[in-house]
Amino acid sequence: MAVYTEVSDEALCAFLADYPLGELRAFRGIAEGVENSNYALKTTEGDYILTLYEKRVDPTELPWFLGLMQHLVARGLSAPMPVAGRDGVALRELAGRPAAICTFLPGVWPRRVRPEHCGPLGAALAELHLAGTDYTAVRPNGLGVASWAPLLERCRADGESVQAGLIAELDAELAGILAGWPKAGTLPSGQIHADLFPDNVFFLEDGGAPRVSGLIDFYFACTDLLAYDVAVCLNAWCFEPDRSFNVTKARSLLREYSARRPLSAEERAALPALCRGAALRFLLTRLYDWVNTPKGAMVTRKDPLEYLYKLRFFAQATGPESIGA
Ligand SMILES: Nc1ncnc2c1ncn2[C@@H]1O[C@H](COP(=O)(O)OP(=O)(O)OP(=O)(O)O)[C@@H](O)[C@H]1O
Ligand SMILES: N[C@@H](CCO)C(=O)O
Repeated sequence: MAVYTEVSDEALCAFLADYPLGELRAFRGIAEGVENSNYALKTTEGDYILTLYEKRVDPTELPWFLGLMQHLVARGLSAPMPVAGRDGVALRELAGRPAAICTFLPGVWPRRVRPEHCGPLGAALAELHLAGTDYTAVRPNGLGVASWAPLLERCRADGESVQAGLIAELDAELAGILAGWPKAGTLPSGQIHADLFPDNVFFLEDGGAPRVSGLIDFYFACTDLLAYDVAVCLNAWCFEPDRSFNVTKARSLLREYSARRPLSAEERAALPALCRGAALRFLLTRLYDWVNTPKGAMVTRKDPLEYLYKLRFFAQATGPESIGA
């Protein structure tokens, strides 16, 4: 469940009075999502999403995230548009939490990823990167390569309870990743989503080929290597339930990405190393949550070991061709 902060009808109506959004018709809590409280709103003006930002989001970073979303939408990307109140301010407060209303995006995220989803996903990722080029405010990646050693330290005491030998394996992987990581300044960087998993990409599939209808959840977005975002997607979209890497999905994703933003020879060569790093990033954050989440806490834990086999796969990749690049 992801409605941590309850909002009464009266409080919501008073909050909405500061927006040019007409009268409230209906509202309901959305169960999906784990970070924030989300409500679907219907007003006489249309459909919206109300988000109350919970403790895992640093409130001082919200203007950067909302500013990025406004910027991307202004450049034609289908992303939630933060709606400003009558005073021009989008970031407000409700029930003691920072809060914002964004436009509602149509479509559903794919519960089972098919190869036909991966081309449109690659295209949307490239469009996001291109649209972000003139958003110049920098937000360093708090979960980037420099954070992985300290994160591994914080998992060291309890990580073995998840799988014997895990920490020694991750020590070796991290050493390999750091040794092969692209040197600063050698690859293009820009604004990346950094968490573009299937549950953050909506599609419309009205009988024909799936079309991306929107990208959501920009709260891990940051300034980092553009090709690292591609690596996150190869991890999240291109493995099958039997743990095999689906090179057809990877080729579709990369073909449609490159058709809009061609990967340089250096980016292509670095992709296996970036994929290995991205696998470690999601393994570590999941492992940290796994061993540190008290029973009954309102955070849904995800399986860290799903990323161990992905990590092993990318560690053994013989070159960009072996991952479809
Ligand atoms: N702009 C939007 N339009 C339509 N539906 C949305 C929108 N934003 C969020 N939702 C709905 O709310 C759900 C949860 O949103 P989101 O993934 O952003 O939650 P979160 O808790 O902030 O993040 P996380 O996925 O990291 O837990 C989505 O799966 C989707 O159903
Ligand atoms: N997408 C992340 C969680 C939310 O950011 C994961 O699957 O570990």
